[in-house]
Amino acid sequence: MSAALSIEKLRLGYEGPRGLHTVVEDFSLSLEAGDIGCLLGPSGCGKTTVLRAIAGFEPVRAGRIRLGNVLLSSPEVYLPPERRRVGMMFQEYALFPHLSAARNVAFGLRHQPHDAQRKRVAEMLALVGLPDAGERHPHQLSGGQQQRIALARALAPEPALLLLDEPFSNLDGSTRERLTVEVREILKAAGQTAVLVTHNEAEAQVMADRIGVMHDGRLSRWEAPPRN
Ligand SMILES: Nc1ncnc2c1ncn2[C@@H]1O[C@H](COP(=O)(O)OP(=O)(O)OP(=O)(O)O)[C@@H](O)[C@H]1O
Repeated sequence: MSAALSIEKLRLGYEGPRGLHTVVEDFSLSLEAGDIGCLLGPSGCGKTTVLRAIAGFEPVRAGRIRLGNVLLSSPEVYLPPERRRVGMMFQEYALFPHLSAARNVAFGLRHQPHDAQRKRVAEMLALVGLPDAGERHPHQLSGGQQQRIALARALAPEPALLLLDEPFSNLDGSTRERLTVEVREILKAAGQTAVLVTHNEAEAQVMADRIGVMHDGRLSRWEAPPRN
């Protein structure tokens, strides 16, 4: 089940030759369960670092990250990525080329019984509008179809939170626009809490219930886009 996300006064940074280089500072936001939040900002402002910290791949130097009533990260507490119930759809997370679409979607379900896997895969393929694509391999699918299968794979294990890092950046303009609308509809149909990172303002406005603008590691606003 989806959960609410709460980030309080987060500080993140990387160890360098001259000590800690802080890249995110005093960063707070909250997102209700089922809502889509979007971090918008120029290259290098710290968007990906925030997502990596939520997923459990970066230590938290100050502040805390909570998902529902679970404390994921603070300077004292660290829940490993596999126990966070956080799903990811990152630009570089391509599908496994040697596996069919159905096997790709089933990847995160491999500890479940076969019947349950088959049922969930069919549900997910239907949810992303590709009910008959299960036997196809990635190279037999268009770029937009591949991203929809990647979304089905990310949603299949029912993450409490889904992170999307520039998921459309490899697609051409018209596919990208269409998929932005479709992905919002799919996430809403699934009731999925999600955080999207992009530097495309139009994409943020179409997708998000809350948009935050990041500059130099700080969040300057966190509010609903004009259409809401
Ligand atoms: N592994 C690392 N070690 C040291 N510094 C890093 C590391 N990863 C990122 N940084 C630095 O942290 C800052 C924020 O990077 P981050 O990737 O979070 O930005 P971003 O907003 O996601 O950028 P983009 O839109 O280009 O992906 C940058 O100055 C970057 O150089």
